[in-house]
Amino acid sequence: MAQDSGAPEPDDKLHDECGVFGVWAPGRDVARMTYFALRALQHRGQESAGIAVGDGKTVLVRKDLGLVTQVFSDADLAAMPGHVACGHCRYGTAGAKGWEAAQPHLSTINNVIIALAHNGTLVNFDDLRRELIDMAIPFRSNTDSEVAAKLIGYFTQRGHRLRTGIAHTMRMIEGGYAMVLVRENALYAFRDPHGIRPLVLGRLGDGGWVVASETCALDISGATFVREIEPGEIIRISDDGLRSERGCRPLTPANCIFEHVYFSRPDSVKDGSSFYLMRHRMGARLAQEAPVEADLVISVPDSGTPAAEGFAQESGIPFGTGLIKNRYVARTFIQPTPELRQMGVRLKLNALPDVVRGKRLVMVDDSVVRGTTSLQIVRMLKEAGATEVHVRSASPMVTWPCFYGIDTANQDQLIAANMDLEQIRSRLEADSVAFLSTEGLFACVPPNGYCTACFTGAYPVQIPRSFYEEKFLPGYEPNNLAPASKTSQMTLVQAEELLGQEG
Ligand SMILES: O=P(O)(O)OC[C@H]1O[C@H](OP(=O)(O)OP(=O)(O)O)[C@H](O)[C@@H]1O
Ligand SMILES: NC(=O)CC[C@H](N)C(=O)O
Ligand code: SF4
Ligand SMILES: [Mg+2]
Repeated sequence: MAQDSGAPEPDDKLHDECGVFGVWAPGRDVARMTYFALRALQHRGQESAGIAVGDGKTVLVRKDLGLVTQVFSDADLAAMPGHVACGHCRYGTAGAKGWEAAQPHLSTINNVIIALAHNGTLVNFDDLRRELIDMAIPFRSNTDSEVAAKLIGYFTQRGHRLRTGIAHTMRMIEGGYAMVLVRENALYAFRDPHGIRPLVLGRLGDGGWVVASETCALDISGATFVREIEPGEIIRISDDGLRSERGCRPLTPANCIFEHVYFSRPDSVKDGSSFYLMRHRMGARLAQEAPVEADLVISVPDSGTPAAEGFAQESGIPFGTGLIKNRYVARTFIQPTPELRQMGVRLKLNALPDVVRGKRLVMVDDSVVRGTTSLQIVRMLKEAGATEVHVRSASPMVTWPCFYGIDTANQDQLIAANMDLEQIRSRLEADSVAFLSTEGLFACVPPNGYCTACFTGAYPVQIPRSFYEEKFLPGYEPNNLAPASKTSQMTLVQAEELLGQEG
């Protein structure tokens, strides 16, 4: 069993976030259903995977480092009977990377065990963790998610019902969160008041329920989409059916727009549209905003493909396969040196000289973050005989780090925060480069409230200075759109008193 190894290791990729899933289905094999759902959500996190099952008496958790298929054998799943379960696949954003940080996290409340799975990042977890430690509450990891699990335990232990403990916790924690929790006989799901991180509810044909980060996990479970969990809402599913209540006041909606650009699977659906369709539109819009004379449009597979198809369709330039992806290379390949980085991209993608030789290419990707991928691919395409390579990013310039559940790196590593367009073009060794405008991006997604902080620096949830100081370049300050909540500024004892009075 590996131990926590300290701070997150720096690498140079844009990382996914986490996937969460929950199921209430008496009479069904809930562990196996969760396993399949986590496999559908595997693109959201490949560091660790875990499943917690409630069987009416207690909660059993199994988790480990690795992919879902590496963590669970058939025998493991068979040894986890129950009627309620939650699951998690992780890419860590706060705390260490080791086994202890794998989710779901356990917390014991009197004789009740809860297990919590979290997608997102809590920006004020450090202070809360310190306070809980001062109260002799034990921690096994240094992650934000375990702080939420222990906080729920703390409030619930003080005589409240579990759902009141969750509601009080929601009023103390700040940041992005979609959380799924099981106890021995019930499933809970709740979402941050801005709805930054996604969480959907689905219904099984036989009366069961599921919740998931994305609708692709409903599809694999045979569930039909019912609705999203509302920002600030807590749902509880048990023998008494589904109950909804407000955990905290909903605030200005700020759905993460990067889900639309890159994170979510193209076959997942949000606000009535598939992410495939939205990305196709982004590519078409990019062709209008940044046209170029060329012979062939190629994509950086797989995530750049819908936008490349849209670009080709709108521009009338044929779409071709210029790059082949090795399907056995994981998304998050860690590359500690420039040489290995180059090998990493080459291991994952290779050019097809027969297709690109002698051609002027438009190379479309969903995003250019540090520029590592684009630079390697431009070189590869030119070596394979392309005469021109025009780089097109189907999202705006990423100039600000994310603090709400996605690891977009410190600002000094974001190519667009450090260079103007001409410098980027030259660094990428491209013949031209263009990014979709922010207005263009908005025109391609369903009307809703969005977080666009990584493009604009307008942060929907205030970030404490201690949390961001080292992340920004000198002279950059986040534009915090809203102050932190009153209760999150209080000590736990003060908050408990106030929340207790408010009921
Ligand atoms: O500018 P960079 O810092 O290189 O980041 C941008 C790249 O990262 C992502 O791909 P990634 O290779 O992580 O995964 P994918 O195979 O899912 O597209 C994204 O799709 C871009 O291709
Ligand atoms: N990417 C995520 O959503 C990570 C969840 C949580 N912050 C963790 O690091 O475990
Ligand atoms: S900063 Fe960007 S990646 Fe982070 S939640 Fe906002 S839109 Fe999503
Ligand atoms: Mg990519």
